Amino acid sequence: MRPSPYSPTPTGRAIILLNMAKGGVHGKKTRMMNSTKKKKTNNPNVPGKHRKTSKRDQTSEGSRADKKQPSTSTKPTIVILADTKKSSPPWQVLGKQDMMKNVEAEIIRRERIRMGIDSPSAGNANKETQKADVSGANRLMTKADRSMLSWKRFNPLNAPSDLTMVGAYVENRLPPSLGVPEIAFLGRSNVGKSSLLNRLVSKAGGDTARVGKTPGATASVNLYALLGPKRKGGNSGLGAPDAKPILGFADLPGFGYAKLSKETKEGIEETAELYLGKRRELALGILLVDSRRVPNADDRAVLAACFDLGLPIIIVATKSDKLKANEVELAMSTIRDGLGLPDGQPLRISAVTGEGIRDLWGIILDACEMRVEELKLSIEEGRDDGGVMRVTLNEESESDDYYDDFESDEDIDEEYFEDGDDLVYDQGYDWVQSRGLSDVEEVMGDVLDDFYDRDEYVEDVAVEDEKWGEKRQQVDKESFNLKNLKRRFAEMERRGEI
Ligand SMILES: Nc1nc2c(ncn2[C@@H]2O[C@H](COP(=O)(O)OP(=O)(O)OP(=O)(O)O)[C@@H](O)[C@H]2O)c(=O)[nH]1
Ligand SMILES: [Mg+2]
Repeated sequence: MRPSPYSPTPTGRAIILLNMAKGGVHGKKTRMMNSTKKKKTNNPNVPGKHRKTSKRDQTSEGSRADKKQPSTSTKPTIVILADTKKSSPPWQVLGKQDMMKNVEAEIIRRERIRMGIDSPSAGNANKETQKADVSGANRLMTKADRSMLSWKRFNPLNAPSDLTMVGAYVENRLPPSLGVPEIAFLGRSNVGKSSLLNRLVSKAGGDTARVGKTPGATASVNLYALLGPKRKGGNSGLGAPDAKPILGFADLPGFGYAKLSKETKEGIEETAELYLGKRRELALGILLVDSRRVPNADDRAVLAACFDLGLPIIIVATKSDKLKANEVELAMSTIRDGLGLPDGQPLRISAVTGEGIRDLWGIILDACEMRVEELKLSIEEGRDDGGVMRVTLNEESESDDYYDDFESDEDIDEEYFEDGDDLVYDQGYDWVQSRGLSDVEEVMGDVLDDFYDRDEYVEDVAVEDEKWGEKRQQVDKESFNLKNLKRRFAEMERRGEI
């Protein structure tokens, strides 16, 4: 049975890595940010941990080397440096292997000089004394990557000074790079994307994202730069003359809103797809769902698309202030069941009361650190993918790597999504596709279709509130039936009957 993006994942870790090698459309690795507390770990490869050798390690390494090899004219002292010298520019990163190779080459070179084989000016002509070639890795680094590598976690309460809009994009082109990690807001129209962005940066001055009473307020990919502390003499080139960007926010247009013209929608979709699939700086997608509504096929399709793109994602339930205390548990379990989320999710937030904002900031900053760490690793390993395992959905691959895990060509045809296939949506991004239902859900497709179809769009808030009570009762009953069916299915599977 193939794993699904919707299968429950273990909880208790800050970041869950789901290997989608067999489950995703392209068989790429995907990951999911969990809203539960982070476990402390000493593993330096874990996101958030810097791989730099600590100061203590550096001095003990150094002094050990000194003791072993006292400085005499014949025995050179070679002090093993840390992975990255503190004073060196951030782009001069040297992987451990390369570093060891350089140390060995230097030992051999000095030995050859001592024995009179080479002269000190001979350089590294001899194969044995050739140092690791890291020029390729350095050459590949763009200015934006170099800037990303020096990104530092900040305190969202006092570090940001201003929010400034960089631009609005609809023409199938990427916004200019800010050289800092970026966060994208995704979700249906009117779910509260722009409001959440404004709340997250409410302490900063400057621009605000446009909040609409009617859906469709945001119709372009709007990139905002959060600027750091103002400093004399600095120049970000982004309006505020004395502050540098510390984070980027992309407010994406809401999906599920049909009243835009076909051309506008197509333009938006193209830009959104390009942004999510290709943006090197993108660290995290925040998928917003309304606390009071049952997730629908569009929500699931966007979630599946993010999984397939390999984008780390956190799901937040918005407008939690509109829930009565006794409605909270049911509302959260409805979203959890509707999207197949693990326990502890979604994260409840409110742009009005500020609930969940602090937790969300923690998750955002963790994701940014992870992104920077991935980039650093990819450069150290000489890869030019920037650590992004991301693909655009309509991009054909030259190699067959994606399909290694599929058994036959038939399977490939079935799994591979072609743009313009029958999975085109009238509403929402047409590049998303609703594959990825778990096996349980596939078997019970009819039941679920019926279950989710009741989620009609309610524009009038008063009517919405009135219907809320009724809908809760209905959902309650149906999710009970659904759980029973799921249990029965699991039992049948255990007994080997299916
Ligand atoms: N009570 C309450 N209302 C909210 C909250 N967040 C957003 N709203 C309201 O929901 C409506 C839509 O908010 P927006 O932030 O414009 O939603 P959006 O997702 O950006 O919408 P599009 O740009 O159309 O995709 C506005 O009337 C907001 O005032 C919240 O946390 N609580
Ligand atoms: Mg908006």
